[in-house]
Amino acid sequence: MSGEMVKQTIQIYARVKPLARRQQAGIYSVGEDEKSASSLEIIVPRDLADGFVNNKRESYKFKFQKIFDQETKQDAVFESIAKPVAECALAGYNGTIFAYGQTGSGKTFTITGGAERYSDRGIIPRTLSYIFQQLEKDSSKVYTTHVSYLEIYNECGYDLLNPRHEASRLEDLPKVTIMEDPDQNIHLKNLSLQQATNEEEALNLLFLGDTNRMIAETPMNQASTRSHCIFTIHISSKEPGSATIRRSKLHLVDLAGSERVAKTGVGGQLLTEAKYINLSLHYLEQVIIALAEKHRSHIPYRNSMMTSVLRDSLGGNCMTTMIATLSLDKRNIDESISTCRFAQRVALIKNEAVLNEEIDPRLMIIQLKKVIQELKDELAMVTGEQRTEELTQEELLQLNEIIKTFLEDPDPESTLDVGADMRKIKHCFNYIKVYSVHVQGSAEGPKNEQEILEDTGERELKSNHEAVEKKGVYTGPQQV
Ligand SMILES: Nc1ncnc2c1ncn2[C@@H]1O[C@H](COP(=O)(O)OP(=O)(O)OP(=O)(O)O)[C@@H](O)[C@H]1O
Repeated sequence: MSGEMVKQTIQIYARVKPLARRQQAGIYSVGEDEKSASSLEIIVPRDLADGFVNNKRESYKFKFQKIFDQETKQDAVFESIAKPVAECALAGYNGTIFAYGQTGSGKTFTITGGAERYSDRGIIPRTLSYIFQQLEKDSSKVYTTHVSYLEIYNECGYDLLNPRHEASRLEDLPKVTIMEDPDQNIHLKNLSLQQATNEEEALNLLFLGDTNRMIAETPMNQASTRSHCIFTIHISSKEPGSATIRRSKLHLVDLAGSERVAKTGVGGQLLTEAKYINLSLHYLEQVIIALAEKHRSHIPYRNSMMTSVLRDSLGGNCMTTMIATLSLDKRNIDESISTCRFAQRVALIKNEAVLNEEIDPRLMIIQLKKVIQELKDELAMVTGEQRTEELTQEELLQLNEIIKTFLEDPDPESTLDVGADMRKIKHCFNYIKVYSVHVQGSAEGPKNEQEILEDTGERELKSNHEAVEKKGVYTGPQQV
């Protein structure tokens, strides 16, 4: 698998929200072509056609990977869209799923879910649940999972998992800032990574973050999110004994509503928000346009915080999926068309996801030390070269164990093999000499082990006497 790369354009899906009461249905149809891609045809009602569309076309057709109609349930959306991305993240690839659409079109419902019914839970909780299920099944690797939750509000970043969030005013919270290293990797300062060892812990963090999100009331939508939110699952995995670590990030992104300011009829703070939202979505669009153009060398990622954070997801090392959320009632036809147009451009962007593997230097050193020791032993054996440094306590204990087993073995054919290390051979002779003197030559029988050890001159072993005792090294005459 090492060094593998997956080239893929951003996958685009559409989801149509069920009509609310008193909403008048827009006219649209969903079709499927030969290559099993779906197309969405939106018919512009005659009475609206002159209002906002300059040309005379009355029907628009857009291609998507798949279109989820009003009836589609959350589990089906998860299965088609999020599960494949979660699987890639588990394998070590970065993934991003982002929802884009006008206010009230179902972005939050799709990404996070509805609070009323358990079956309404969205992509984030389902993905967490799926990931932890898979981790439990796979005992071949050691996994570590962390989550972070970033909110971008009026171009400033906030850590939604900061425990001070609830009690403080937004202005008093430390801002999350972007830092770029010499390799142009983005690092986020003041954004906490919280370890989550199981689904419950991860869900609690999600819940904490969601309660901290900026909610404001607008005439268009009762509880509209005025910010961009990025929930990220960080996974690292390692095979036991290996120094190679795989790390991946899975971003689940709920963008702020994309509607035009004029229509929402807001002023004051909400207008400021709308300007920022529109501006950052405008910058997102600029990045998308630049990426879709061939031979463009400069991509304006740095213009906004969101595009900086999502740089890897857009034209970089990531497998990315976009969900265009559509509210296809008659009044929102124009917004729906602009969302679909945006999606068509996004579909042109190519990403190159690489398997994120790295070596942990600390583990590498431990491994290399072991190899060096083995090679030294082997070399000493081959060359017969004398080793001069003293045997370590551990080596002596091991050696005594071997000698003891040898002495106690009633089989006359048994041999004592300690390798070609003269120090060890000398120690063996010493041990056996003292042992035999005490066992056979002494009238009062063998001495206890401590005395033998003292006589063999291994005084440093005295301190280890207890450990030796536990291990059962030479315990008395009855065994001879
Ligand atoms: N597919 C759906 N099925 C049932 N209800 C839905 C669906 N999509 C959205 N809704 C409901 O519609 C309302 C608005 O949806 P939601 O808050 O997800 O929109 P949004 O795009 O996130 O809006 P904003 O940009 O203002 O945050 C919510 O009450 C939500 O529960």
